[in-house]
Amino acid sequence: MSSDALENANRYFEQAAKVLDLGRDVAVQLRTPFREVRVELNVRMDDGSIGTFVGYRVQHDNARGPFKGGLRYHHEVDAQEVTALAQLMTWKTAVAGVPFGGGKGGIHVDASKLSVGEKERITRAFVDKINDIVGDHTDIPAPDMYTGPQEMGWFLDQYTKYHGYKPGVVTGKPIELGGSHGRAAATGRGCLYVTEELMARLGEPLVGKTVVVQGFGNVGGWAARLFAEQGALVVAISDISGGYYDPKGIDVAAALAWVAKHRTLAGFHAAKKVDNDELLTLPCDILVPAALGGVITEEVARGIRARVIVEGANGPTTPGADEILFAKGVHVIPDILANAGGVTVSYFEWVQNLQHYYWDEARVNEELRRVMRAAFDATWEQSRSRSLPMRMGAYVVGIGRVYTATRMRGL
Ligand SMILES: NC(=O)C1=CN([C@@H]2O[C@H](COP(=O)(O)OP(=O)(O)OC[C@H]3O[C@@H](n4cnc5c(N)ncnc54)[C@H](OP(=O)(O)O)[C@@H]3O)[C@@H](O)[C@H]2O)C=CC1
Ligand SMILES: O=C(O)CCC(=O)C(=O)O
Repeated sequence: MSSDALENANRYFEQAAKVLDLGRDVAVQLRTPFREVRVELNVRMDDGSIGTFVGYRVQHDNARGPFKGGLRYHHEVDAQEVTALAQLMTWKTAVAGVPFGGGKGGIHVDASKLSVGEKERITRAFVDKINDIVGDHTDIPAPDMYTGPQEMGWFLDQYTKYHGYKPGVVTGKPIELGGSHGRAAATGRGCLYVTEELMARLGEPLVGKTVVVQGFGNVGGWAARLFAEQGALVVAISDISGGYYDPKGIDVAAALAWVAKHRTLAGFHAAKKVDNDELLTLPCDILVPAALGGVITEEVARGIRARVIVEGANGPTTPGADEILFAKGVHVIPDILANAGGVTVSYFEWVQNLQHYYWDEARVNEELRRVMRAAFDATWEQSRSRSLPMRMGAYVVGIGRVYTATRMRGL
């Protein structure tokens, strides 16, 4: 995603601003981030040297509630990427109808090269630098690529040293520290729920549909598992080590067990090994990109054979590719709708933290389905009534809600 991420996000925004007939001044106001923070992190590495890293937190918009969005540890993280991802969060929380704005953070680092201790020290150093601008009613981080419950646990612990115990300052925590049941699966589960909604509109069953998933981490791993549990046939999966393809179906449970033991899919047996670009153009009914942004380029889009794309990742499709896919009749469930299950259950976690009253997983999943269905309905209705791709339908819903909140606040 990195270099073109902001350009792509702004292009989608401008397209939607035109549909909504927003004035230039309003469009600039809505698009401009509230605050962009860049911090230097100096950390003692295991070999005794000093590691210097750069961290970012961009707070895009808070008209509808506190800034909300994940933290990514990746070597492509830069100011533009984090700003683009923060903007996507603003529209996403609005499409989901959860009372948050949008923000995102990240650290420019290759997480695969860090020991657990180094990761912990980097996380704590980051909290040292940004604790004054986050808080349970101001800005609430969460996991994104290469962060998870453990990083959120360290984040909470370090934050507590400055501001006392406020578990709602961060979501995606371990259950033992006030995390929510169902948060780990939530983004993948949300992908499943919106796909079920689309299939119902198309009058087709999900059972027996072939599915290709790119990325086998939190989102991709759970998506593959949940689609398989519903009777779809997962024919290919992938991670940084490449793609694993079997037209007769991948044993997803075995793949998850493999990754739990070996960390990546490298060495996992499948009928055919493909690379991550080939994977995207494999014959299938449903493609779920669930890794990095910018992977579906115009060239890839021309070769795509899936009929449905469910954007588990943020920003996987470039605007040029999006046009090609629309012209080909591919149904793209856009990121700000498809992967909104994560922030939705983060909202449930925050509510539980503020109330000190905890829900069971059945309640979480039931409420998640309700939110995803409503978000899908609103998107579908906009896209049908205005003859727009679903992405623009979702943008119209999200930006429209943020615009209304902004106006009602009085400027
Ligand atoms: N976590 C969440 O709740 C949410 C995440 N998202 C988005 O979903 C996407 C994935 O996030 P998440 O699952 O949390 O991240 P994880 O870190 O849990 O997993 C990332 C996965 O992507 C793989 N990957 C990394 N680079 C590549 C590549 N170049 N080609 C193929 N696979 C690759 C990783 O492989 P390996 O492990 O081998 O390095 C890993 O399997 C991101 O775009 C994120 O922004 C969106 C909404 C919520
Ligand atoms: O759970 C959250 O608050 C945000 C997750 C996230 O970063 C995302 O939806 O992209």
